[in-house]
Amino acid sequence: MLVKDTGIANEAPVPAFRIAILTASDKGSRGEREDKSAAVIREMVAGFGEVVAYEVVPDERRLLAAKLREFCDVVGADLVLTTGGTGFSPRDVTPEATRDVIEKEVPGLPEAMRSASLKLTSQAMLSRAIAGIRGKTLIVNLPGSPKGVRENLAAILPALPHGLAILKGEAGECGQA
Ligand SMILES: Nc1ncnc2c1ncn2[C@@H]1O[C@H](COP(=O)(O)OP(=O)(O)OP(=O)(O)O)[C@@H](O)[C@H]1O
Ligand SMILES: Nc1nc2c(c(=O)[nH]1)N[C@H]1C(S)=C(S)[C@@H](COP(=O)(O)O)O[C@H]1N2
Repeated sequence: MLVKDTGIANEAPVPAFRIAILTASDKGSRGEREDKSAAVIREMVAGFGEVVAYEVVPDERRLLAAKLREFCDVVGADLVLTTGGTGFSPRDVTPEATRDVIEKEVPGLPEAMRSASLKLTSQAMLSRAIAGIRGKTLIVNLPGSPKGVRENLAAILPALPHGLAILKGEAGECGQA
């Protein structure tokens, strides 16, 4: 695990980044389906951070935006990963809720996810996922299915620690971290 060196002998290492997971799912929020996608996220981020907040919310734009603000401003997450609600269904509003709260868009992350995913499935072009920055928090939309989560997150994971470190003011220029 990537950890911060506290510099104090015998002190337990602290995980590098605080990560929040927000699952957008009508079925999940009603308890009609187990949220397997959050479990995939937990497994994949275990190497560079700890999950400090997790919630399953119905596909409602205002609820999702409110929860994203809470995870950024109150919880103080370094990274918020959403899953679900990025497709064409009338109830899919996760990108819109994300756009409601971000201050800067980060197009390279969804570009990388769709580029990598298109090599696996042509349906990748149906994802409307976006990513952006609110304060010191990076928000990234992932698809809903566990398979989609795994494939998309794998595409951006190598770049995340450096990006998050810059956001936290803990990294030098690109190439130096
Ligand atoms: N959080 C999740 N956990 C497990 N499987 C999921 C999850 N989200 C989506 N899936 C799987 O991916 C398929 C397509 O996802 P989609 O977002 O269209 O789900 P949905 O069931 O139509 O909607 P909702 O999750 O909002 O109720 C689902 O039918 C399900 O098999
Ligand atoms: N890598 C990858 N990307 C993927 C998928 C997938 O299985 N693998 N599913 C696609 C599908 S079928 C849809 S509809 C969109 C949006 O998914 P969502 O509505 O569950 O968020 O993500 C797409 N991106």
